Amino acid sequence: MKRNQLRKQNVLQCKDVVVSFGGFRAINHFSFSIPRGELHFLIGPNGAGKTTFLDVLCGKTKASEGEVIFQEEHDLTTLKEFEIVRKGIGRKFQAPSIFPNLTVYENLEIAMKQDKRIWSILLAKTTVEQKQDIEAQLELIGLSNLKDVQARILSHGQKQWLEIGMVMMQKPDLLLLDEPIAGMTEEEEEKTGELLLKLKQKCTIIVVEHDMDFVRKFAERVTVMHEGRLLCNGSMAEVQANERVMEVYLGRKGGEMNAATSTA
Ligand SMILES: Nc1ncnc2c1ncn2[C@@H]1O[C@H](COP(=O)(O)OP(=O)(O)OP(=O)(O)O)[C@@H](O)[C@H]1O
Repeated sequence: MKRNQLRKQNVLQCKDVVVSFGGFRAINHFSFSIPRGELHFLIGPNGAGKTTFLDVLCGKTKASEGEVIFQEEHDLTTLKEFEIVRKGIGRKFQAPSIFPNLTVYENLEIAMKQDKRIWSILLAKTTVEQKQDIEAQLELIGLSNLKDVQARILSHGQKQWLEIGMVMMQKPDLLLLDEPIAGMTEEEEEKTGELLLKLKQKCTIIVVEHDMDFVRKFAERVTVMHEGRLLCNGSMAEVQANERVMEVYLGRKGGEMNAATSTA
């Protein structure tokens, strides 16, 4: 194993991160770290600061205080969005960004060629090795048999998997997903969970998610945010047993965490 692979056990380390919008602190001295290869879920009530935190990680929003260190060496607060992508952070947003008139295969091909680290120095023609990469990605996201159809005819779930595949073509070390199962059927949710388990063999993953059944089923570790702060983190069982977490969720109409606990 290379020396730099050995020392980079913590993919991300954030300390005392603050994000202010005017006088309002959306993130308030939030600290967070994640070891390599973990499938980590970030949960919390509406407005807790989850999406804002992902925005900080990908450079869309700047922290006014605190440290955000990637791979134990890159200070993300000093980098622009495209520089962060090149360092190895990929994000799939909720809004679709596939090219509907291109085939599934072509969407992956385009996503691969956007990676300027490698491909800008190569000819535009897709090499045999690149084709194999695309075929492997198709297999992973379960769309091999649909590779020649236009992306527009895919189901909602299939479009989401294609988008995840497109982000993965850039071979990120850290993948950020914002509510990946929103709008999916139960079967699609299940397949998405299985896909995440496969993807974590390739990269570290942070998922923002509201669906507690899904979190309970697939989370390795969970961080709970509330009002911009860290409420607690641990396994799903630990988080569910935490009284402060219960108060926060039970204080809300619906009490999603309670529902998840009752079926645990
Ligand atoms: N650009 C902005 N300007 C002002 N306030 C903002 C901005 N973006 C987010 N906020 C506020 O910051 C707080 C955190 O928002 P954020 O979207 O990060 O929460 P969240 O945990 O992702 O919520 P949800 O689960 O509802 O998506 C909210 O009160 C939100 O209104």
